[in-house]
Amino acid sequence: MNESAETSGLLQLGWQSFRHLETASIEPRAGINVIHGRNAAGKTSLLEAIHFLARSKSFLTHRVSRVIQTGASEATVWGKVDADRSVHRLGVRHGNGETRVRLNGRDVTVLSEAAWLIPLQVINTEAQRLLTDGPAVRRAFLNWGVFHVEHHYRDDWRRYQRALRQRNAALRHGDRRLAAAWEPEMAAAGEAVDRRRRRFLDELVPRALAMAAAWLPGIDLDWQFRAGWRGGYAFADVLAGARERELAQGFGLYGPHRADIRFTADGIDASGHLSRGQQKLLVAALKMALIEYWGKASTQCPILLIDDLPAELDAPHRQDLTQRLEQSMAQIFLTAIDADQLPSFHEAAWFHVEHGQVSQGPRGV
Ligand SMILES: Nc1ncnc2c1ncn2[C@@H]1O[C@H](COP(=O)(O)OP(=O)(O)OP(=O)(O)O)[C@@H](O)[C@H]1O
Repeated sequence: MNESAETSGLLQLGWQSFRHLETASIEPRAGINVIHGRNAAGKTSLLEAIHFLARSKSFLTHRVSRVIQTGASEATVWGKVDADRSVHRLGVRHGNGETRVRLNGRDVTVLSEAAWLIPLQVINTEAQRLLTDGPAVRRAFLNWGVFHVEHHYRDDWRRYQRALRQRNAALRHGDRRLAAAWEPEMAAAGEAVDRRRRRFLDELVPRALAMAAAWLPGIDLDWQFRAGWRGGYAFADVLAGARERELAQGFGLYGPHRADIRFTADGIDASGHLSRGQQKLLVAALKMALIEYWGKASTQCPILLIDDLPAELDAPHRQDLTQRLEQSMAQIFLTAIDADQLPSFHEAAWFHVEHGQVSQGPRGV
């Protein structure tokens, strides 16, 4: 249980016209919350509602409008969040192609202000895509990871992206003087982003790989970070050196926006070498290590959403993960079709979902 966490995460969660969930609110506990019910009952929708509150997005679809209940014009999720030693009221609404976020009674225009409150990760059937998809997925994981522990990361990243956009526009127009003029800013912000990313990864990845090694015995796991430009060179020199080629291409080829993390198993790319189940375990280890790191390094309570835990792991791995979840400082929401498929938790809140109706009760009810 979550004794060492200073904050307990979501104290209350409510929704209206969200997927096929009936309008209601629940009071989750710190620690473990189990959501169980039959196929299509609404379990994943409830996890999605938490994700929507934290990030104003779905983890299932790019088309946010799909969260709006059929026949309704807008979907709303609201919550009370214990973070930074106080309780915050957060609300997110989507309708008419627009997402509006309110925090403590005022509109929030910079999304990251609200996203800051809830460090959140998801483990679901798509989890292995962190390894098998393109670098953008790993960069997003990296950006969220650093964002919650390095307070100035957001500003460095924004500065970098602005300089990148301006320099790219100059490259597109063939304006070499303007492109060069943006390089000192792009290099300074890019180097700062890179330093913070490396510091974060050096903390996180060894812990994650140690956890994964226990689940994948006999496999030699390793990783490499690719900054987005050639190792051992100052970014400013790389930009200056690449300028003529980039003018011909019409856009920049190097920088933290091209970064990637490569994971290997026995020296081969993990996405090609590990089974799907093994990939999921590696990703689960990365995400578990991340929420544990967040729990120690940030003043917010991390939240972990796990969709259909029994389907994802065999019994010994499930048991082991369960123990880790119980020791974790995070608030955890996990779904299962049958509560009996889950290992016993010492303390957990149980929510039953049936035809979109959510009710709290003892285990298995
Ligand atoms: N926008 C919407 N409006 C109304 N109903 C919806 C909407 N989106 C999805 N649904 C319905 O919600 C149900 C799916 O809910 P959900 O995915 O949360 O179920 P689940 O309990 O996680 O199921 P499973 O265990 O099968 O994964 C489906 O019946 C689907 O038709």
